[in-house]
Amino acid sequence: MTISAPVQQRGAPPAPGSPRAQLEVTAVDKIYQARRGEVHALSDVNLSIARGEFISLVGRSGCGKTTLLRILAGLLPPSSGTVTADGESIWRGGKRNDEAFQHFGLVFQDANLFPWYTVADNIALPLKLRGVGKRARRARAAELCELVGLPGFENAYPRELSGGMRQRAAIARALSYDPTILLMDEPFGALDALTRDKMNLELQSIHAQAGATVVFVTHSISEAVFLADRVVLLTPRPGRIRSVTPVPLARPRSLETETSPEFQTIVRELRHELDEE
Ligand SMILES: Nc1ncnc2c1ncn2[C@@H]1O[C@H](COP(=O)(O)OP(=O)(O)OP(=O)(O)O)[C@@H](O)[C@H]1O
Repeated sequence: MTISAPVQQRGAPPAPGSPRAQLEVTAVDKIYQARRGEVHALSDVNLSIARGEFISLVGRSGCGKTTLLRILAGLLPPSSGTVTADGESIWRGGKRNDEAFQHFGLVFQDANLFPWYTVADNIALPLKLRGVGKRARRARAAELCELVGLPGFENAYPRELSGGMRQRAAIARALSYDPTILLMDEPFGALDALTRDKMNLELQSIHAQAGATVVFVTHSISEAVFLADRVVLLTPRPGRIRSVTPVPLARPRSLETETSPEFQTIVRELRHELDEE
């Protein structure tokens, strides 16, 4: 079913072009050329994301969340429309503007660590690729291990870590070069509920300390609300923005936040909207 309802903007997002807007998505469409014909994945997506803002992206399976994130990450060109980061277009005529991606960090559901590298070497790999010396890399890896709750694991190998610890290492790696924009695609999707709660708390404090703008894809409405300043809900394919819901809950949020009536109301309304799709 294609929904063409007007976008509900329940809050004051940064105005397009305003200095508050770090990431701007304008009229983005994505059509995949598949063997069985065209797949219209995204339609007329418009979104302005403020510096330091935490955006959660939710919607039914197959609605285009990963597609949008991959376009933002420079892994996939949009069929039409523009995406700018700090005013710089990240796609130019189907070509990636590598300059604009210097400050992006990516984290996916699979931590994708190199098994033959230690945790510290995995974390510092982007720095090595940028020509940073060994001593500085070591220092930064130790600092990041501390930040993501892996102190003392610098010399461990990925096989010695739990799933949650591997994801922490992946987050540390994405933070190694101080990204201003962090794009996360269901990073905790494969973790058990308790570990996921813990990771959400930690991500919140990492976000507060690192100050990066975050776009976070998740299937979990409560996770989306817990983490976000605004929750963006996409319609089923082709994905359009159905609503943008601000989450005006005080920070830092704790697990008790989830039992508050305000939290539960937002979650209930978003679930209701999702059910209407
Ligand atoms: N490379 C591709 N070629 C053709 N169609 C694709 C391709 N990648 C994704 N699609 C289709 O585009 C639509 C959006 O996919 P996408 O992975 O972005 O959705 P999603 O919301 O992230 O899904 P999920 O929540 O299940 O991960 C789906 O219908 C999918 O089948």
